[in-house]
Amino acid sequence: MTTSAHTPDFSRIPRAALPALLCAMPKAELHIHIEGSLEPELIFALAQRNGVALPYASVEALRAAYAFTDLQSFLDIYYAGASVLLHEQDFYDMAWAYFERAKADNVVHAELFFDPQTHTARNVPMATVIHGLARACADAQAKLGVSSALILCFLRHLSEAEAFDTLEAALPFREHFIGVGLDSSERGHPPEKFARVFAKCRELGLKLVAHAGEEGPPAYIESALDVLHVQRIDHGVRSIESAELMHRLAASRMPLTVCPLSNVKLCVYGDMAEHQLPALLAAGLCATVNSDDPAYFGGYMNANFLATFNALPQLGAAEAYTLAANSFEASFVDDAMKKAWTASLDQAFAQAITA
Ligand SMILES: Nc1ncnc2[nH]cnc12
Ligand SMILES: [Zn+2]
Repeated sequence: MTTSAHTPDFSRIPRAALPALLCAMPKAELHIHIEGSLEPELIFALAQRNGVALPYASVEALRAAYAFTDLQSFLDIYYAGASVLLHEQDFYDMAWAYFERAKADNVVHAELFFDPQTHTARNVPMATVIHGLARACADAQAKLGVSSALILCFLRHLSEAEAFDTLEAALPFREHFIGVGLDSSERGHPPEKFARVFAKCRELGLKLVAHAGEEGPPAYIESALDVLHVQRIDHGVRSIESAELMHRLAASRMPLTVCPLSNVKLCVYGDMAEHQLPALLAAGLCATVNSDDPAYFGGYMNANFLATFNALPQLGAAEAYTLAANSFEASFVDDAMKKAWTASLDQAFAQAITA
């Protein structure tokens, strides 16, 4: 946790005050697929604007299809939803809608994943994708005071050669993204498959993250660390199955970007009450809370915090503070920024105590 000069007296915050504090506290979001923020209403509006036919008759029919049994059953619908994105303004509108919701949830900083291969496969130019997203990021800072950064994700169900092609196509826009990630179907696509492209990205000075241990085994988390040399693990909840790995993650303060509502929607856990977030925190891991694909999984940042704390009585004010502080610690911003946000977190907790 980022250390603060004045750690609040958590015992003075009653449980009844927790929901308001969870919503009001400043926080960073580090695991959001921007294509996963496309609400059904915007999917239909963009489909109409762009003359794209959808295999669903209405917003309600589309939403009714959001009954997932695992990651793949979600990804099939997620890629279909992204098919309405054609023009720079579409990418802008999608990201701007996310930033407005992030602002409402007191997200002060967001690191956004995007999946360029989902778009370049439909002949949408890389420039269209990145310019639309980057313009929304600039406006989020200027108009909402929300800072952000972009992380380009390689789709792991595709080949490493295709990841290399994607990197090459993106490098002319290098100033617009800070790092690379690895997402899509995890099982059967271990981190080793992308060892060389991640090594190249490391040489280029890009930040490195990867989804690991969402559905895949703890060994995938170890490979993400040892083979890809990632600086954060996305999800990582299956680390709980290996005491040795838990020790390693805690000792190194390797961040995990945990996504509680996603885990329940994709049946990683049968119920939120079974979520292992309290155990991860109790073991000293740098766990954070994130929304993953909020339009598909039932909510944005504050919905994730509220659902998690509501279902898990082990989580109280101290854990709320730790999760927000962890989100700043785990972000790819400079130490001065982390310090400023942690000070504003202290202030939110001090207000909760005097209220
Ligand atoms: N939860 C998730 N896991 C892997 N790839 C994804 N792409 C979008 N959401 C994802
Ligand atoms: Zn994800």
